[in-house]
Amino acid sequence: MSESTEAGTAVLDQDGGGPMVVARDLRRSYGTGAAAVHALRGVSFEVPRGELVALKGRSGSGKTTLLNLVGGLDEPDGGRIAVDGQDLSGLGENGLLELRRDRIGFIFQSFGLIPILSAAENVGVPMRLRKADPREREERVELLLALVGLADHAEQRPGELSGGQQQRVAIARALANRPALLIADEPTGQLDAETGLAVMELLRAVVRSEHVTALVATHDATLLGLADRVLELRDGEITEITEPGER
Ligand SMILES: Nc1ncnc2c1ncn2[C@@H]1O[C@H](COP(=O)(O)OP(=O)(O)OP(=O)(O)O)[C@@H](O)[C@H]1O
Repeated sequence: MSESTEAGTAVLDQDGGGPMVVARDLRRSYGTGAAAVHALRGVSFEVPRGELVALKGRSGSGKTTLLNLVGGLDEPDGGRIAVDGQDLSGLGENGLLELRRDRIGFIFQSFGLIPILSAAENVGVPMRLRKADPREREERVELLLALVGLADHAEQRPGELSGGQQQRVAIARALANRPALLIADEPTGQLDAETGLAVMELLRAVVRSEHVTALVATHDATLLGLADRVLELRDGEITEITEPGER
């Protein structure tokens, strides 16, 4: 991958072997005129393959806005972004839908589980959407529930599980379609400190064992130590990139 910073040139090339995420000069504002909020003011960074990268910053610093752009849930006003070698600006609605379904696993603060489905059924939802073979689905769901330590809770519904267990189900679900990239927005925000740390340690472990890359927004300082790299956003700009070994 070239070091060129010219958006749209070699830095966004499609070789598939470069960083998992390449962002160049991303801009996103909400509203117009005097009332405009400039949530991202020209953000550039890379997420290397196989790393757990934490995105820190105060409330309102632009973390969710940035994750939405990386996940293809929203489009930038300016700048370029590539995920897994694909320039998102060229994908169109259907292409973005496929990228989100097949290449990215999302984990939210509020878990986002379907209340009337069991833990196992929740984990299987992304594979149903992909119309995966039912036997393959059942086998993978069983494997994933075991991976997150919930093999004995497969038939319980979210309301019958603790917060930490629900987030473990959500992590298993995010892995269902073997994504290249996990995106997590404050995944421990609703958990007590001890449970939150256990969930982050699980994320740390699955990034290694499942060979995925993860971009995790958090403002919990104690959790940042588990990351390979930390990006800091302040008022819509990246102010710090802490590489491994610098902490
Ligand atoms: N849909 C929207 N319309 C208008 N302004 C918005 C919208 N979404 C976000 N903003 C504004 O953009 C800025 C960045 O918000 P964002 O949610 O990305 O921050 P954040 O770092 O994720 O915050 P938090 O940690 O509280 O979730 C904030 O000033 C916010 O008020």
